[in-house]
Amino acid sequence: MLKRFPHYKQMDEMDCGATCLRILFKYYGQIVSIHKIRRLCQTTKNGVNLLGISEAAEKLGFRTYGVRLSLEQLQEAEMPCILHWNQNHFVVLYKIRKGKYNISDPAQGLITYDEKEFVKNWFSTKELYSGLSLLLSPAPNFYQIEEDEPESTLKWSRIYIYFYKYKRLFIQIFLGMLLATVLSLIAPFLTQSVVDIGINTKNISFINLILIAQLMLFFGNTAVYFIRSWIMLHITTRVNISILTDLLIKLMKLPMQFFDVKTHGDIMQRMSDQQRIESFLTGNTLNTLFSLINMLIFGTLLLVYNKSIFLIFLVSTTLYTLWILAFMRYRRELDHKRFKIASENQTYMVEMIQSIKDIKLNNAQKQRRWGWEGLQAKLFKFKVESLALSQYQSIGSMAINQAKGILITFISARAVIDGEITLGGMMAIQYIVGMVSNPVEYLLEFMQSYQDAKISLERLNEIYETDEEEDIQKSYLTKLPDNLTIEIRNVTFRYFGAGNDPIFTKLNLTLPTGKTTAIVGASGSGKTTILKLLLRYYEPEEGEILIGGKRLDQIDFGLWRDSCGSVLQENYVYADTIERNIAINDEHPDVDKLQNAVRTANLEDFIADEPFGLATKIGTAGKGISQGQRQRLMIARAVYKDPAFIFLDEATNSLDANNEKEIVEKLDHFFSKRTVIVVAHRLSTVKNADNIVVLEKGEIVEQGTHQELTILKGKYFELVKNQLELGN
Ligand SMILES: Nc1ncnc2c1ncn2[C@@H]1O[C@H](COP(=O)(O)OP(=O)(O)OP(=O)(O)O)[C@@H](O)[C@H]1O
Repeated sequence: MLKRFPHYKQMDEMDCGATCLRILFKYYGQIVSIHKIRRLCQTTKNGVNLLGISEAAEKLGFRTYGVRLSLEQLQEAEMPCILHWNQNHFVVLYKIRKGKYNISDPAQGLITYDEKEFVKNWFSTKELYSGLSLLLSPAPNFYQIEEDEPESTLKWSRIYIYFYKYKRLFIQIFLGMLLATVLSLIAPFLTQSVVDIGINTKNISFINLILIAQLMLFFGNTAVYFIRSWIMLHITTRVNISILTDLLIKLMKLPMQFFDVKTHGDIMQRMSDQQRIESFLTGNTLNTLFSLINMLIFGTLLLVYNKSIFLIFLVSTTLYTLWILAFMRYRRELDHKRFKIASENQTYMVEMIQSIKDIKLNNAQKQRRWGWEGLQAKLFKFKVESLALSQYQSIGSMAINQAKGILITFISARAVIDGEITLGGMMAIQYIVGMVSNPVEYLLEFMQSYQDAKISLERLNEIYETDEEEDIQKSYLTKLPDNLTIEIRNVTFRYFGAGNDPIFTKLNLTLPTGKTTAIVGASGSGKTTILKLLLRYYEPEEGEILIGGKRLDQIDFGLWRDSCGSVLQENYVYADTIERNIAINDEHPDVDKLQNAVRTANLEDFIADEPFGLATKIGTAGKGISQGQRQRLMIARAVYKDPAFIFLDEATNSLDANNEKEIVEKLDHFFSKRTVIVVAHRLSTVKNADNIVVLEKGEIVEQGTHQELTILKGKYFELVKNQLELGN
């Protein structure tokens, strides 16, 4: 039998490039995990480019060749190869025969296109008559690269653990449901006896008795149902909170870079998706279990009552199940689409709310709203597709059900006419058929919701499988070295994303303890990046950063971040009191430390003017603050921490000259015995530094004191010349 060309489904729209490579590895008989490929491809928020795929492929043992080909040239190319598709996607082309193009598309599956359709998708522009392709062939070392363990993407055990401690409650629910099942088993006999005994013998008190029994049955069932719902609410709420808490803990442990490459909407959607797992486990699993028991019991009962009706039931149920299963693949595709649109929608919404003032200011309401409406149109189209799919599904299933009902009524009515069964018997059969049909519906609902939960679990697993910034296997230093001098040695660094050039190549810099080092340079020269490397946002690609001779990557993350006070452009003001905004990780702020921080940051007047003082609410929860006040607040936050290392990135550029002068003087005192790095454009901020480092395009071009560098009349002088003339 011919082997099908491999295919994997992409996790999200950004994943197509990495998934194409995974398909190729499978084709050449190698198993490489998608996480590894993703990392090597440097997949970012915008997905991956051809260069990224090519770099990853080469690292993993392929020889690659990225070219623009015409259709004729493509016929001669080595298959399979990767094609740039519709300008926004990648697919694998694996065969061309008789004008038919066979493609393994990570978004859709194995598809065959005719030439016209193929060209429409592949050609970059109609005029060019060519498209981009990446030709790949295994290099000699391809099979020497170690195979990864087959991926264990599904980890139900991770979820079951949450339910384990509620096992006693589950046992109670189980017993209750068992009782309800046994009670409902009596119902058809009651119906039959009302007709056959009560009516036939005209015995009204017997009928009354049976009806009372039926009423009791109803009460019993309802009570079981109510209690079950309460217990379930109890379990689901707790499990939900536990799962989300753990997810938050995991998220907070992920490297900063993870948040560079994931959108808000993506993360939020993943978190809300987990509810599908929980509802599947709590609702559907139990229901299905009892449905199965019900089906067995009532199925046997039906077999006893009438064999031909049982046979009809069996055939129709099989048909019904096959019909529903046929739609599973399309449901999965739709769900991927739903996730993509929903997360885009969420990102857009969050961004719109965050930037609403800017939107108004630029009179861009219409454009932004149209953007949102465009997304809604996409959402509508998706809903139309979903509805169409579910309607197709229900037309078929309803038709099967109806046919079954009519056939069964016909056969049982004939049996009553022929005197084979009594009228009561017929009613009992109808009841039983109803009871076996319900479980079938449940079972199918179960399959669909299993599918949903499985997809959600795969998405959650992507977060769980991402390496945390701290390696738990490694032991880190939990005490800082005595000497707090920072040395940057031969550091090369580039931002994540294929095609990015290094920001630094073999950078060397010493930042002595007890001294203030200022970094100056034109915009984009890499000043902030140095601070981010020191704050461990990112790891250097090569070289090392040493703290008192110890490698920075050997120091415990918590210890390091506790030891660093930073004022960065992106620091956040929380919708909370001033006090909580200063003592951000202190449950019970220390009054003396708070006062010292307020004094150093020159915030005393600001706070004294507020009726509630330090308890005044600021940010979106209260009073708006000015940029200068915001900066002073951030300085107070850094001072309150009382850290050994201080990193200031344009920390005083919004302050007036007087305020800045006062703060700089107060900070001077605070800086003593600490390692301080200041990034600034303003001469007034840097001129008192012990060492000024001038950065140009990631290279250190000058360093020295203000006096030394001014006399030198080099780059520093050029940078601050205007400010010198102003007499700063
Ligand atoms: N997350 C990122 N991904 C890719 N490139 C980035 C990222 N952040 C910064 N860069 C690039 O790195 C270079 C250095 O940026 P950096 O922020 O360090 O400059 P800077 O000297 O602090 O500039 P400024 O004075 O304007 O703040 C810039 O070219 C910038 O475009």
